[in-house]
Amino acid sequence: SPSSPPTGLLEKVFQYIDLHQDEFVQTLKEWVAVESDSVQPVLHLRRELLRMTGLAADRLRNLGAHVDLVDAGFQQLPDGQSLPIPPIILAELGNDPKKPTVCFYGHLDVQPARQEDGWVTDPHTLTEVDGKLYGRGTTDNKGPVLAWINAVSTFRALDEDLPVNVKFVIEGMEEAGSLALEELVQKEKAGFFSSVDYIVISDNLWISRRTPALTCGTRGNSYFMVEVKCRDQDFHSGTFGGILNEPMADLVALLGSLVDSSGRILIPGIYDHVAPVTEEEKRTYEAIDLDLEEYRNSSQVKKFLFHTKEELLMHLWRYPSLSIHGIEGAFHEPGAKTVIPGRVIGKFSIRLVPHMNISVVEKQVKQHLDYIFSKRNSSNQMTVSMTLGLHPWVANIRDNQYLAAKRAIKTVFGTEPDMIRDGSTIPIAKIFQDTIQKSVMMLPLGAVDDGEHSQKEKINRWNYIEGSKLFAAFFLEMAKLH
Ligand SMILES: NCCCC(=O)N[C@@H](Cc1c[nH]cn1)C(=O)O
Ligand SMILES: [Zn+2]
Ligand SMILES: [Zn+2]
Repeated sequence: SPSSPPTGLLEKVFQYIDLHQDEFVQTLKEWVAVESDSVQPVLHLRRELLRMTGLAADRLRNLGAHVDLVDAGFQQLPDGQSLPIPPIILAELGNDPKKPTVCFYGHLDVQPARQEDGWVTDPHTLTEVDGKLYGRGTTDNKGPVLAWINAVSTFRALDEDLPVNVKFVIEGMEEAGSLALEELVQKEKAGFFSSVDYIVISDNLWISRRTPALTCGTRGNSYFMVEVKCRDQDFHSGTFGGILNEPMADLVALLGSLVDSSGRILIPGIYDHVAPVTEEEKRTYEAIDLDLEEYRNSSQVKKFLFHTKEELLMHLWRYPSLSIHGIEGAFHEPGAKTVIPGRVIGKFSIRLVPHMNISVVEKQVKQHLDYIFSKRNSSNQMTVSMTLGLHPWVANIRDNQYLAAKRAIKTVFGTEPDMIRDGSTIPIAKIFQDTIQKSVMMLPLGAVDDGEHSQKEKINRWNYIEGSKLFAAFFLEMAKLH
């Protein structure tokens, strides 16, 4: 059905956002200029992260928010050193018991970026080309955090009552595993979070360049390390080659036994608990705006494993997948060194989907690797450990906030959203859902080609500005439904 044009307050809000869009872009430019990289553990970058946290806190205070900077302690590094973790921002604006309280989660830290990695522009100087705002953090996640702030500041600037009570949880260590955040959520369950009715996360992307999306689930992940050890020291292959079981040969056989060339995981029992596909679910994939050829071309992949949109999306979102990530201890530099590594660690992970069970998966993986290894009769020692177990997340799309977001999307973009899932994991979504036990929604703003974590990361000016309107419209829809 066609969307009706905004009226009254909403029209005023949209006009204000359009008129002030250059100021909003300027603030994003100031934020992108801060190299708030949490991944590289060095003191000067931690100082940048602290500066970034200060900028965001000041911005929230200027809106009239009550801001708490919660001390998050120190990160212990493997070399014995420690680095400060930036404080986590807990902020709130309004506490009217007649209004719903919506809590926004976002992060201020970014992935590392150096111009020589293949950026055309300086990654820390926001540069606009053809309506694309290039710069590290523009889409992940400074742009979306600011879009939420822009929406709030618009009501403030127009001297209009905020339709909802707003809370913010903004951290600076997401790209490094959200150190200290889960502990804080547990600690504040009965405090800061006790009045929260809804949680919104905008830290993923649409599946399309033009059609907005609402995300209703993500995969989880189980991460494994398989170590094969002969001794702690490397060998010379001229001196030892031919007379011992080489750890790399064992490891390559182990890793080679995990998945076949059609992408099927070869671990016995691994698909046993995967939820069956229903007819209703199948229809949801048909409706999604995805041009397979365009997707394939823009990904620079010659051929995907699946050739229909439905099959491709299902294998990205609702089936498990196994990826091999790397080998620690292997010779990987250029040149031809004749080494036999004495000890190697293979790293792989399995993306988990409903209703897979993390400890069952762990057992199946260990049993399978034990079996493959035992068949080799190797004298080496194999040790398998699961270092990370993250559950998949499924939204309740019948919650009021999903309805409100759908209506707001229709008003701003004139279209129904793609109801998507995400193949990666945003661990905090499940943690919020389990701990706070309130509705969690993922409402992405960025387009599929934004290149998060990659060179030439960008957010389109259109997505950033319409995204700011979307949040404002969402506040009003939430108030109507309450
Ligand atoms: N679009 C958001 C992606 C966020 C992200 O990259 N999350 C990581 C989290 C993770 C999972 N296993 C280890 N870390 C991801 O790889 O999905
Ligand atoms: Zn992110
Ligand atoms: Zn990220």
